[in-house]
Amino acid sequence: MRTSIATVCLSGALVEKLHACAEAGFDGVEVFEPDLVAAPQSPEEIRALADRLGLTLDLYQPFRDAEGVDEAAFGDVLRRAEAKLALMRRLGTETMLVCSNVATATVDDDEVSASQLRRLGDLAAAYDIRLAYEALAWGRFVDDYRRAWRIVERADHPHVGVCLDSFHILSRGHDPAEIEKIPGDRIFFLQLADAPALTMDVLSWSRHHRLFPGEGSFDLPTFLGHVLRAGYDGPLSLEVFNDTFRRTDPARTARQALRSLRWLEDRAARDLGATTTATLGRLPDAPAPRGVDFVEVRAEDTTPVETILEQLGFDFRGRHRSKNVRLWTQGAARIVCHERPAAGARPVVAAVGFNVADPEGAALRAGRLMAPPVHRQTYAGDQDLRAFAAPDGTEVFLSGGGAWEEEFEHGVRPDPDPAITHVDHVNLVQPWQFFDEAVLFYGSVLSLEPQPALDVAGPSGLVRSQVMRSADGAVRLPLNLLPAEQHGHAQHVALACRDIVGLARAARERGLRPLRIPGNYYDDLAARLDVDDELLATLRSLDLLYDRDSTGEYLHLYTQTVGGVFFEVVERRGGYDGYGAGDAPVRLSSQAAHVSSRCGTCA
Ligand SMILES: O=C(O)c1ccc(O)c(O)c1
Ligand SMILES: [Mg+2]
Repeated sequence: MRTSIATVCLSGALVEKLHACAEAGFDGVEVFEPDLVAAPQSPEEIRALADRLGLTLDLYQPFRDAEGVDEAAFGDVLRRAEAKLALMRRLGTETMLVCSNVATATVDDDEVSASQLRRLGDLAAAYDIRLAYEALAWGRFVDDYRRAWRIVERADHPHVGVCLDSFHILSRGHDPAEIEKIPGDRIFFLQLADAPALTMDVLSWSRHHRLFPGEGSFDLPTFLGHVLRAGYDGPLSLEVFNDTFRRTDPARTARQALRSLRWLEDRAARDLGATTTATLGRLPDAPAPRGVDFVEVRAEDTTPVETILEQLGFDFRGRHRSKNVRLWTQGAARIVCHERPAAGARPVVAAVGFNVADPEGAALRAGRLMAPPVHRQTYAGDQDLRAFAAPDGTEVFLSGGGAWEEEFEHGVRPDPDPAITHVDHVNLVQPWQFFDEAVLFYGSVLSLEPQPALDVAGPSGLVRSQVMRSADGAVRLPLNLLPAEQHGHAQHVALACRDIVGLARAARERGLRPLRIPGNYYDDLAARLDVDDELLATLRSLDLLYDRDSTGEYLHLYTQTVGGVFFEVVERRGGYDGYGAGDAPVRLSSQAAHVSSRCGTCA
């Protein structure tokens, strides 16, 4: 279907926004009136630029406070409308959004609103323009799309239809299934926005927190399904008011926006099958990865990381035959240590490899979703793994399993009975401006499902955390939002272990110094979870953390941080499926205390 985006979604001046939308590949835009009013170009110049860029100007918006007013006020509405309709002819825009009255409405009567829309329709007809009436969630009298449709039906004018906006409908919990009762040709326009689940007044929620489809918690594939089954065949248009997108690179936001529509069209097409005649764009099929294939740590010198791996019982499996890379494994957990002179002194998680059933198909899908490819130096005979950059620059490799292991030479044989069995999760801290984009990236490119977000209290602010995971839990990526003022954050790799107590003891004997956990934590654990004395003594002596719920138990420990990386070892008992979120504040405080005690000497 045709794709469109409201100029209000992006930062910059109108001309920059148009360039960004065209470069991303949109077919059209909604002109947001304040953007035009503030532009130095004439409407004719904007129209000519859009033409040159191959963009249509699909909608002019918003026309406010138009109906439900008394006759004296309506005279002024007609005067305003006439000026805007004339302006729209200069722009070449054929649909105007009329939103339900929030400020001047005095008459709560469908017949009055319908007759005023009918008179506006007569005026619009003279300019060959259509009016799309939208119920704002905070409209004075009309705040429900079903009522907006009743009024439009009553106005019974060929130039008056409805505009459906997913935010206003889903934020209020209105059932979108009734959209199917509206004839498709009476739906003049469709605006799509996602949003996080928040409990706040709906106007602030709408003006500051909207997200692109796939980034929040609305069920947009189902919503779009209802609109398409109604027979709508106009553009799919994004209207996202968001404080972050208003201040970050518009070209980047526009690409993210189009990615969200490609994902949404594909999801809706899968749900709808043959029940719609709409021509929805499809993506190559790619099921979620079967597991984490490897994690690559990169630095000028990776020795401190390798020391910890050795203490955790990893086996050195050799050097790469042509690159300065060393492989450490334990069970199916593989850590690749890559020394590169330009990589910086601080070790970082530079790449994560995912084990996918069909690497070619997964790479095609990533390409259609405009994931930027990463080109890696390969040598004769090396596996040529496909890789793409995640929003924060982390390289995402798509591999079919560990055949590349054979490129490593002169290492020991793997332990046949390892304590650590695989990578449980990889925690990726996201700079604030890339968090929402990362949710969409991992959700669309890797087909991971976003779990409900939660806030974790750290010593220097709340950390928003959201897990992206595969249905079977084989891949879990907790994403943490890094507050704007913070830097020097670390990513971490959590390793699944069958016997964490045994491993913690053996690792200590090999010299591991885990992250120290304060005594208060264990006192609290005894009170909160009634942990028995013997287990408590063991946890305390080994700096292990502990959580329990109705399904099972979670025991975990953290290594100290080296540069931008640390490791967690986890043992899941029973059906425990979480991450010990209640322990995160203790972990964050212990890490902060550790960093400040070390840096005290360099101050
Ligand atoms: O926030 C608003 O006022 C506003 C304006 C126009 C829209 O289409 C909308 O959904 C919201
Ligand atoms: Mg809207």
